[in-house]
Amino acid sequence: MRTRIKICGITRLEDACCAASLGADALGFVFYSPSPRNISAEQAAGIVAQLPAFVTSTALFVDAERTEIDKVLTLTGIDLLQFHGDEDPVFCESFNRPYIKALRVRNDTDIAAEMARYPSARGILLDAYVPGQPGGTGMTFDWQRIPAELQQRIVLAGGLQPDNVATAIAQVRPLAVDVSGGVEATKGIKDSEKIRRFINEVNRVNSN
Ligand SMILES: O=C(O)c1ccccc1NCC(=O)[C@H](O)[C@H](O)COP(=O)(O)O
Repeated sequence: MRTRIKICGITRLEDACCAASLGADALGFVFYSPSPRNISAEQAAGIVAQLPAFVTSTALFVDAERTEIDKVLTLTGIDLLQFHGDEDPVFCESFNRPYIKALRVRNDTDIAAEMARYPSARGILLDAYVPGQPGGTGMTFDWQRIPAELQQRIVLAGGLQPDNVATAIAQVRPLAVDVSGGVEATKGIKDSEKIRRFINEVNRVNSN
C-alpha cells in the first residue's frame, strides 16, 4: 500500500492549496495556543471550506477542553481529530469522529503496548519525545524501534524533511508520513518548493 502524506501546521490558505495541488492526502491544523502554528477555528473554517474533495482535514489538540474541540468541529466540519496530549481512549472516542492518537517515543517506550491502548484509533502518530514540547519539534527518533507488524497503523512524524523521508519510508513502511517543520520557510509558513520536494520523494519511494 502506498504511504500517504499529511502536511501539518497549516495556517494559510495558499499553503493549503499548494499542498493539496501537489498531492498531499491530508492537512493538519494546530489548535494549541502556545504553538507558533496555532490557528483559530474561524480561520481554519475559511481554509477547510476551500479544500478540494478527497483531501482530509485534521484538527490537532493537546489536552484541550471538550468545549474547544466541539467548537472547532462545529465551525470547521473537519474530518479527523488528532490528539497530542494525555487524552485517554474514552475521551478520544467520545466525539463520534475518526481520530488518530499521537505518541511520543522515548528510549524506554513500549510502542506496541502504548498503541494497544487505542484500538479505535484510525492510526497512531509516532513522534519524537522532547521534554516540554508536545510536538512540532523537528526532531527524529530511532525508527528501528517500531515493531514491523504494526507498520500499517503508523503515521510516522518527527523531523521528516525532503532529504530523509525516502529513507524513513523504506525503513518503516508506514501508513502515512506527517511533516511540519521540514517543509516550512519559517514557523507556520510553508515553503512550496520544500513541499514539492517532499511529496516527490514520497511518490518516488512509493513507486518502487
Ligand atoms: O506544530 C506544533 O507546533 C505542535 C505543537 C503541539 C503539538 C503538536 C504540534 N505539531 C504536530 C506536528 O506538526 C506533527 O504532527 C509532528 O509533531 C511533526 O512535526 P515536525 O517534527 O516539525 O515535522
